[in-house]
Amino acid sequence: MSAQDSTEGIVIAIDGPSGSGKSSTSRGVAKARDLRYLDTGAMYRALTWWMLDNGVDVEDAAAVAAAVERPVITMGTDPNAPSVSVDGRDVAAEIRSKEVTGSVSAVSAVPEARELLVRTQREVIAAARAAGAGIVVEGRDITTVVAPDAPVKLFLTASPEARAQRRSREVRTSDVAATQADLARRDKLDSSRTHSPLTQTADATELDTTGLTLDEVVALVVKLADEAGAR
Ligand SMILES: Nc1ncnc2c1ncn2[C@@H]1O[C@H](COP(=O)(O)OP(=O)(O)O)[C@@H](O)[C@H]1O
Ligand SMILES: Nc1ccn([C@H]2C[C@H](O)[C@@H](COP(=O)(O)OP(=O)(O)O)O2)c(=O)n1
Repeated sequence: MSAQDSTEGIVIAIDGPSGSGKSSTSRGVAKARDLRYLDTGAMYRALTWWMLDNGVDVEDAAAVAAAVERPVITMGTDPNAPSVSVDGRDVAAEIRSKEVTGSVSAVSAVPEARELLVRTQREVIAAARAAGAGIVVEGRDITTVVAPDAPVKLFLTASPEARAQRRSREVRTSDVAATQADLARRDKLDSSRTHSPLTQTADATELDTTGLTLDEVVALVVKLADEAGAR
């Protein structure tokens, strides 16, 4: 049996704070082992984009809850070309705006929003498995709520400084201090909300990526996936 065969149908669950490397690591692992890839943060961002675009007050939890069923969010799970659309419109660029980043923690704290998106995420995982494909799923509550029985569960971390450096490079800003403050603000909101906060559990393997290159992190996760697949 090849390594590729052993990861067939596998679910790899990855959580961690902003900038710890979840998206890039997940895509790298999915490409290396021909798995699907689901960016659940993009789903919360897409829902937030729709709320803002439709004039819903995102600080009003009842208003958000009343509207969650209205947009149709569709995710493409090819790690070579992941996509996200709302009501058929490609919103990949729009969901990375400052406005969406500033409002996404408020929307993702609303229980009705989480219930709806978790249901969709589980459907995407089930569809992958039904097709005999494995999938890497990343976010804040994948190891704890969405796929707690996944055979590979990881919690990625990196120092606040490293995370801010990475994110600043990505969005091409020289104001690393402001980026670090924004990450800290979001970490706090995402870890302190009542419904499914970002939490590190003992059964998820912690991987501190601070001193590691992306290729090194991907290789480590691929190794864990191959080991789990061989069991
Ligand atoms: N191990 C690493 N070393 C250096 N840069 C990294 C590493 N992992 C990710 N990055 C870079 O850091 C930025 C944030 O990574 P990303 O995967 O989007 O994190 P997250 O999904 O956890 O927010 C990206 O520009 C990515 O290329
Ligand atoms: N499973 C998830 C994924 C993301 N979220 C929320 C919390 C995050 O601040 C936002 C955006 O997630 P995303 O992964 O795009 O965030 P990054 O900017 O990449 O760190 O969504 C969540 O509550 N649960």
